[in-house]
Amino acid sequence: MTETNAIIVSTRNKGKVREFAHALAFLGKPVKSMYDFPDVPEVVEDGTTFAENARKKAKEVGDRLGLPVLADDSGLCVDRLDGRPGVYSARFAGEGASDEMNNEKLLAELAELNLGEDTEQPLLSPARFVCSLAYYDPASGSFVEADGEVDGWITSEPAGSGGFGYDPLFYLPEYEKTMAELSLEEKQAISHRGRALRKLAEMLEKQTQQL
Ligand SMILES: O=P(O)(O)OP(=O)(O)OP(=O)(O)OC[C@H]1O[C@@H](n2cnc3c(O)ncnc32)[C@H](O)[C@@H]1O
Ligand SMILES: [Mg+2]
Repeated sequence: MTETNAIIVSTRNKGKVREFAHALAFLGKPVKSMYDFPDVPEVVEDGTTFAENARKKAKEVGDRLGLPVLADDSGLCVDRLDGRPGVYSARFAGEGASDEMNNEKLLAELAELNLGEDTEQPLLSPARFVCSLAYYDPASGSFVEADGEVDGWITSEPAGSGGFGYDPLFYLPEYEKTMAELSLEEKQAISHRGRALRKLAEMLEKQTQQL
């Protein structure tokens, strides 16, 4: 199978790779990530918005490979932290931080705000996951972009082992579960990434393009 037949995702996040591979399996094309192109340098994510970072991740990799590339920039915006960590979600606890370190930091910051308040309440703040996708074709230099969001609450009681990142702390009242307790299918149906991906596929279809 040639590389041009693959869907190339400009990411080094294995959780994202798993979700894209699952969501795009129906296209019958392999999904490749930056683990398949180890010589491609990491993109510096210095944009101030998710959309800006997604475009940058798609363009730098697309230009380097000379192939169309899909990129995802996403994160968690927490109301009681004025929208933080936002575009800094991956490095909330510092450069190279693990998911566990970021989750710990999130709970620590919210616990600080709650000092003196009713600590029995496990739901600490409304929050949303946001995802910006950018699909870039170096042949035309054009972008197709789509966004998705999902609302929930940060819970002080982590649960579940699915998903990645902040999923164990992201509680969905209508399911009475965290995002990490959902199956891949269930997460895809409601998640920021699933929503953005369905919008992107629709936009590409309208332009008689395909991922
Ligand atoms: O940049 P790439 O290589 O794609 O991988 P990354 O992990 O650095 O990805 P981002 O820069 O987009 O940072 C997004 C962070 O936001 C969090 N995040 C994004 N989507 C999430 C999801 O579906 N569930 C849980 N956490 C998520 C998670 O901590 C990610 O590391
Ligand atoms: Mg990143």
